[in-house]
Amino acid sequence: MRSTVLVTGGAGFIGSQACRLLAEQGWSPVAFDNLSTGHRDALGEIPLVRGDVRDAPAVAAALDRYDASAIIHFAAKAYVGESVVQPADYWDNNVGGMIGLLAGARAAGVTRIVFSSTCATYGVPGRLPIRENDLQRPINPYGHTKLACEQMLRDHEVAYGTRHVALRYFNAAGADPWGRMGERHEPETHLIPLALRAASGQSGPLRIFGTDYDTPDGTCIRDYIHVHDLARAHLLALRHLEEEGESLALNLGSGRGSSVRDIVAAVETVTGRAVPVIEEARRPGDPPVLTADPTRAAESLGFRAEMSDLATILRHAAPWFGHEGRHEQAA
Ligand SMILES: NC(=O)c1ccc[n+]([C@@H]2O[C@H](COP(=O)([O-])OP(=O)(O)OC[C@H]3O[C@@H](n4cnc5c(N)ncnc54)[C@H](O)[C@@H]3O)[C@@H](O)[C@H]2O)c1
Ligand SMILES: O=c1ccn([C@@H]2O[C@H](COP(=O)(O)OP(=O)(O)O[C@H]3O[C@H](CO)[C@@H](O)[C@H](O)[C@H]3O)[C@@H](O)[C@H]2O)c(=O)[nH]1
Repeated sequence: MRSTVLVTGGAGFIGSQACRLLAEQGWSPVAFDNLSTGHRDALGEIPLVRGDVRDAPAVAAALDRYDASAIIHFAAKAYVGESVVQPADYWDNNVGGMIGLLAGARAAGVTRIVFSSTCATYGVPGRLPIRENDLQRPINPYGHTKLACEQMLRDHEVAYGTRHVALRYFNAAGADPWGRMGERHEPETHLIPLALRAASGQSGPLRIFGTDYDTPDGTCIRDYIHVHDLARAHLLALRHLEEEGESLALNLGSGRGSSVRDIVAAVETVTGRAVPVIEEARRPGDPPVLTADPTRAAESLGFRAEMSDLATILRHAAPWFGHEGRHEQAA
């Protein structure tokens, strides 16, 4: 029988990619989403329960109704910059959301949870690339809320036996390799979509936030990972929990760093168009460099990023922002 998985935030950028892959690989995904930033049409035929994860009885009712055996918890507010100016919303939605989710899961007797954590929990890393045991000391409210959620999961394991995999993604990017869905955040604040929009003339110049970081070209460095690679990792994490594997915290990254200027150059190469830029002050809450050591995810889940080179990420994302692109043939 196909196992049913409740996917909170399933209508979002990463969640919808995971839902499609789950369905293709023999699971029965059910999205649970309040559509605050997600899109119903990103899910195709996959069922959606419209609800809020802060509402524990609604979570429990959805788990019971669909007889779900596990949860993937994507639902959250996820903008680093916004979290600095609206921290109350982040604590309410992300930590309040985890409280509601865990209470709903307990009521329904579901003890397997895959959680979207983030490299933002590490703050300014003491060494690079970042390993999972390195100190987690966030420098923005978004990172604080995600770290609190990780701790809640650990406490629930001790008391209630809730097993979990906390996946600390680095920067999600790209689009569905077969052209079925792309990144549609509104407002869009992420670097790659904004660089692609600037290149197509859909928006003004790209603003580069900070050119005086202690990095080779003065701009921030991030580790970009393709959304389809992320989706694959979730399926491996689910299988690990279904096979009674122990709770884990894992980095999900490519292991390679790209600066803001590297992204600009790569967008120009892939699209054949110039990216107009303006240099601005640093954005509060941004660490200078975040790159993953992906070894533990490889060892414990057999996960390796396969589509996370910049050329593939940009080739898949470009058509969603007014460029010609090239999708993979037939899913
Ligand atoms: N995008 C990245 O680079 C990145 C990196 C690390 C971690 N993450 C995490 O991955 C997850 C998904 O990110 P994304 O980029 O797909 O974001 P997204 O905004 O596209 O998706 C989030 C989804 O959650 C839903 N949602 C939000 N609050 C909700 C609530 N209270 N109840 C029910 N649904 C709710 C939204 O409607 C949306 O569909 C988030 O938890 C985010 O923190 C993202
Ligand atoms: O117009 C822009 C937008 C971004 N940046 C820079 O580009 C880098 C990447 O920024 P962005 O694409 O906004 O991603 P992050 O702020 O790194 O946050 C993403 O990646 C985090 C992990 O690093 C996740 O936890 C978050 O949810 C996700 O939004 C940062 O140095 C930004 O300062 C610019 O210079 N100009």
